[in-house]
Amino acid sequence: MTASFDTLAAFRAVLADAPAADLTAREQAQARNGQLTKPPGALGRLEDLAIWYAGWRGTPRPALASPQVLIFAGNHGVTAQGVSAFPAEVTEQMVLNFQHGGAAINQLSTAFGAQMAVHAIDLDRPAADFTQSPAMTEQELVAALRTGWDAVDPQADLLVTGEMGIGNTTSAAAIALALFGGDAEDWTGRGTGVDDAGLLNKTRVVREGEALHAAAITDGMDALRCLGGRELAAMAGAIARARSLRIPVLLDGFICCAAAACLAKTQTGALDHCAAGHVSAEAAHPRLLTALNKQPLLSLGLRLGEGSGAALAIGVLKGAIACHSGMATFAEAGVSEA
Ligand SMILES: O=C(O)c1ccc[n+]([C@@H]2O[C@H](COP(=O)([O-])O)[C@@H](O)[C@H]2O)c1
Ligand SMILES: Cc1cc2nc[nH]c2cc1C
Repeated sequence: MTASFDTLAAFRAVLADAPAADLTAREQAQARNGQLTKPPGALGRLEDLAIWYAGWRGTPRPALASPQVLIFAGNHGVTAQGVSAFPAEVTEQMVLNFQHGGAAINQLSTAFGAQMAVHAIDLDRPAADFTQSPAMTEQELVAALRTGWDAVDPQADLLVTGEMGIGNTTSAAAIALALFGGDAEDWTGRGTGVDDAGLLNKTRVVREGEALHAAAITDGMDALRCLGGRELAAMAGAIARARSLRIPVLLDGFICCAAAACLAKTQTGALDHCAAGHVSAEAAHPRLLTALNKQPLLSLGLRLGEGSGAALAIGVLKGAIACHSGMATFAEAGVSEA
């Protein structure tokens, strides 16, 4: 089931038709887990991770051999409001850095054996300043969703989605406010490092943007169109494609999770094939993970984006699957059970 889409209505239908995990494979993996040479539960969350992965891969003894890291870059008109510590040109400059292998995510992808690609999406056409108008038209949103959808390698057995976009923590905060409520202060953090005055201004921008579009937002796709950006939409499209291919996903930081939340708030269960790779140092990321009912695998104080925290979590998932699929059972090893 990898039917594509050319309208937002068709994308919503793709989400509604998404496949579930293979319950038989998951139950078999659960049974195998109970026979492995360790005290019950001694591998902690690694056990749940391996069983979750087995269910999505449809086999009780899976391998993780071909992870894919996809980085999407987009520009944001809302940077005109002075919401970032860095100038908007950095988005394009960092794309060149990714292409030349000089960014953190290049190193982490190599370290964890992942193929990596960067997709710069219409950097010369920033998403509109959402305090003035919707960030994207429906056509622009669909095009960006498709960029993400088309970027997923059907042969991959794990996906990490990451992003680069100066100003995008402001978008992510506005999306979270629109989808989960509360106050602008609850969702607005320092991003690349704005000072106290910058944080106050950014909070105002988040509040005003959400208020302007609240009446037009009925689901996650509306929030993504009104308050998001092309790289957020592409991450959402890639996560949805992975689901259609039953490829598990590791979510990255605050912006990735805001994009993913747009799927969850459009279709219940849309993130069942996703695990949270890490909790970032962006102030509202713990709250967003709680809203998504996801527990992060790592907590290392990262606030980089680029898929970096999720890429690190590939190592954890590889460890979980190596143990699950490679360990001997009590019977095989002749070890006495409790
Ligand atoms: O992943 C995160 O949680 C995260 C937290 C803070 C900043 N970032 C990165 O920093 C950029 C956005 O920060 P800002 O201040 O320009 O909104 C964007 O390129 C993100 O990849 C990412
Ligand atoms: C240098 C730099 C690198 C980044 N990578 C992801 N977001 C970023 C933001 C900045 C400013």
